[in-house]
Amino acid sequence: MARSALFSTRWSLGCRDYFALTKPKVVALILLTAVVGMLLTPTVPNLLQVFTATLGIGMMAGGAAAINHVLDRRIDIKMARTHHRPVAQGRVQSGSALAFAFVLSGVGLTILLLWVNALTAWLTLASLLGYAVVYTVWLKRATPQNIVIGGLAGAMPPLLGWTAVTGEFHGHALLLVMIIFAWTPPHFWALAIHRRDDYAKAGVPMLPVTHGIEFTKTCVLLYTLLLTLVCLLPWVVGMSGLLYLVGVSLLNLRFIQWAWRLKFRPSAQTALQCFHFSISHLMWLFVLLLADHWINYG
Ligand code: HEM
Ligand SMILES: CC(C)=CCC/C(C)=C/CC/C(C)=C/COP(=O)(O)OP(=O)(O)O
Repeated sequence: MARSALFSTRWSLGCRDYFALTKPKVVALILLTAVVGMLLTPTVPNLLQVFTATLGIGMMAGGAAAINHVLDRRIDIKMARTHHRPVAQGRVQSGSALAFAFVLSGVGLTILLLWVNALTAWLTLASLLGYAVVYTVWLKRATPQNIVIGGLAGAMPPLLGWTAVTGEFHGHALLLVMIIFAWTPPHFWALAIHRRDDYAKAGVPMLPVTHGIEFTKTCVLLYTLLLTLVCLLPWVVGMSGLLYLVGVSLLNLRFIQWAWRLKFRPSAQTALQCFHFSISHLMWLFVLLLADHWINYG
């Protein structure tokens, strides 16, 4: 009896570690943006289409995150924020994590190829390689612009959602990609300011390490202003209506307020608060896009 209890505790701890490898909260927000991309298309998708596309994209995004855990294990162990991670700690062996990542991504790719369409499958694979290989192996270690360029991989999901339903590119989907692309620098640099010493210790050339905290705060503010302009584009091109315009303007004003406070009136927690707000900003923005679409088009 005691033996089987021990086995089941170990099993559940193991499952928890494998689940953590997929960066579930990040993937959850990625999937929200992908699903909204599916639901904003002129064609109304059926539930099975939405389910298979979400499953395939989610499995590949989770697989990308697991590969990142393996390739970054030596960096992760040096940083307070990440040192507890399963591969960094050796609770999951690199080989096992890689096998898990390949199976997860392989099944995801197969689902997309068989039940969604080839365009979405290959674009999702490109996003996976963009994050797990181009960003993690090269950009992250090479340049403080790492997250600006690498951000493209994380910005792709609304386009993946759109192509999953329509099988083709559309300017409206590219606008959604542009929003996440412009959002990524203030999202990440706010956290990087808070964790500057961690990145310096691990030798990762993030902007606050290479160019200092003040310069990074200026960049956060400028990118937040740029994001504000980009966020208006769906309304400018007639893709979204008044509900979106009013809602996103309020979200943007709040983001600018955080970025302004970070630059000119910071407390010890402002950078972290700005980072947390960035996540709510993107989540509510996509909820608004959907609500506005349903109000206007039913
Ligand atoms: C290259 C682009 C990006 C970089 C460098 C980046 C970086 C980060 C980092 C370092 C964290 C902290 C993770 C942790 O504490 O474990 C984080 C958290 C988060 N990111 Fe990003 N991110 C990027 C893109 C995205 C995208 C595209 C999304 C979703 C659409 C996203 C959503 C989130 C969420 C939801 C969290 C909170 C996770 C949690 O609380 O555990 N990020 N991001
Ligand atoms: C297939 C597909 C849609 C792929 C999506 C790619 C993906 C999971 C993007 C998330 C970006 C992210 C969490 C970056 C974290 O940076 P980091 O790895 O430097 O942060 P860390 O220090 O927390 O590991």
